[in-house]
Amino acid sequence: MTTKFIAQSPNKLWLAALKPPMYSVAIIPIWIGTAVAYGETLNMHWGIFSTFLLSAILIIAWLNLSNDVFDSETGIDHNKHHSLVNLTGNKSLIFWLSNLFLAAGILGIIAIAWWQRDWTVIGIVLLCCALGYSYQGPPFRLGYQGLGEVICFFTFGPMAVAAAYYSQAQSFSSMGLAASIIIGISTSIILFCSHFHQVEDDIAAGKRSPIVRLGTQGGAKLLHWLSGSLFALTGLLIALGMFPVWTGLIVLSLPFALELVQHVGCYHDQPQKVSNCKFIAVKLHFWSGLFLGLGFVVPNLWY
Ligand SMILES: C/C(=C\COP(=O)(O)OP(=O)(O)O)CCC[C@H](C)CCC[C@H](C)CCCC(C)C
Ligand SMILES: O=C(O)C1=CC(=O)c2ccccc2C1=O
Repeated sequence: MTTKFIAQSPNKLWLAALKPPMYSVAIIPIWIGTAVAYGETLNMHWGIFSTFLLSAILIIAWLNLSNDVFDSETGIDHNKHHSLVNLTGNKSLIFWLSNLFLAAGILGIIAIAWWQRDWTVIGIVLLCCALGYSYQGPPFRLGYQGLGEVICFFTFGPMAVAAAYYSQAQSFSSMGLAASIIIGISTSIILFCSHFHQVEDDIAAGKRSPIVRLGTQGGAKLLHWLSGSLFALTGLLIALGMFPVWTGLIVLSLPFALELVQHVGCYHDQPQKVSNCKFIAVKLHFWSGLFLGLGFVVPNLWY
């Protein structure tokens, strides 16, 4: 079960509800798209970068607030004390606050489109938001079919990175696409890990998450391959000459990958102990993304 076995202080519940570390999923794809664009063009538009970052953070705030709203309607969050709807007891406040964040985020992206006189970036971001809605909102609720990780891969990987790259360079790039595959996988790992401790609640609510489908043991095995693929793919792309050698810096995030697979390997069937694995996955995503991006920037710093 989600948290019903843990008595937590109100401050801790609010922190768990707001999930500050999760906002790195907004930062990393924008950082990677911008870093690859800088590596290829040696140009950097700081105004566009910071506007995109802020907008992405606002969009993730919408995603998380509206997730609590929609989950309150299916009963899946009944035991989740750190749901913002359960904490405030005011679903419509959270719903309208989430819409406000979405509108502000979209406004920032419209500003980028306006500066560029080009609507490509807003088109991609709107499609990401529509897919994000389809994960959790009625009548789709595709997350209940176990499709969340696939949606997560495409939206936070190829789509978000391409939008960030395009916002800087007004073109697309095969190196950006290759990097976005790594970011898509590392972001999907976070969502995948968020399901280990929720099997009982998910089954009760009819949610066929990947962990419900594979079992916790099967999920722990797949996690080895997914985590390993971040390093194997980067190594392969360096060997093929598609990535600068400096992207090998990603290896510095290997300790987080080891911590994650060992932790989940030991505790995959103990909800209380495995529940924090999502945040180990966030550390892996953040540091692997940061180091990968540095690999595109560092070789060009002296020009
Ligand atoms: C809200 C998400 C997961 C929470 O899932 P769950 O309900 O199982 O968790 P709780 O137990 O905490 O209730 C994330 C879902 C992600 C979704 C599949 C894709 C979203 C796409 C974004 C809108 C893309 C944003 C791109 C931006 C960086 C430009
Ligand atoms: O609350 C969560 O579990 C998640 C929130 C979130 O915004 C996100 C974004 C991308 C991948 C995974 C997740 C979550 O797991």
